[in-house]
Amino acid sequence: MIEFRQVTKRYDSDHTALRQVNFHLGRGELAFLTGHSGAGKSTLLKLIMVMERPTAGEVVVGGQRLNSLPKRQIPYIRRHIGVVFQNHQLLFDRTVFDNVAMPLEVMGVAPRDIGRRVRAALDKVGLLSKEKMNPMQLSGGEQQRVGIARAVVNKPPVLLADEPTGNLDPQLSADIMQLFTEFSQVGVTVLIATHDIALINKMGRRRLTLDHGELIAGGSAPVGGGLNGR
Ligand SMILES: Nc1ncnc2c1ncn2[C@@H]1O[C@H](COP(=O)(O)OP(=O)(O)OP(=O)(O)O)[C@@H](O)[C@H]1O
Repeated sequence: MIEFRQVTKRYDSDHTALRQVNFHLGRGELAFLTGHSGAGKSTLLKLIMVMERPTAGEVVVGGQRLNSLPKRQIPYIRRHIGVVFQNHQLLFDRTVFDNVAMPLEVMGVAPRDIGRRVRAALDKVGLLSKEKMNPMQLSGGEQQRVGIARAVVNKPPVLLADEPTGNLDPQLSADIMQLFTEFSQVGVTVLIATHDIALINKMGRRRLTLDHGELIAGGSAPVGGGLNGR
């Protein structure tokens, strides 16, 4: 579902953010992306979202080679990728319902379908009763769940999360991880960037480790199809 083939990203001539990164995440796989600050985690996620383009190598998402993707196709690819951020980026001048509905409105989904799908997503994250509230009235953990509902409301096959449990206590983090696990069980490919080693160890899932832009664990061999760290 997500494949990196010898991917290198250079922001400028003397700084390489990612160096010859190779990995493949299958349908329904849940993996963590970890590494020190500046190791290249956000850069890797941005390449999947086509917010950045590789300097060399190839990124393939859902069988689509992103390198050759024309600019006008980028919004269509993004619809297949749900994104959860640490600060959840909710709009505080809109209700919970309206925040979750946003991706569907952008896609031009019919209003009666929007209601059904938003409520299904809110039900999934346990917030159906709070649809009319303003996100400001919710706890941090609840706000994060609204962000997750918004990320999955259009049922994307890929879910990316950047430090999704950064501000949450261990119990709330475990609840969020449970949600991600459930999404992966229904076939969503989930990649979670985090510094939270305790959480990663507890989950016992595949772990992609970046070190100064190199994938030092959890990736695939560059040639011949051999695998390590899986
Ligand atoms: N737009 C940019 N222009 C120039 N350099 C950049 C840009 N974005 C990232 N970098 C550099 O690329 C390297 C990797 O950054 P990246 O943000 O991917 O790391 P990260 O692992 O996500 O770090 P953190 O955990 O602190 O968020 C860093 O040295 C960073 O300074």
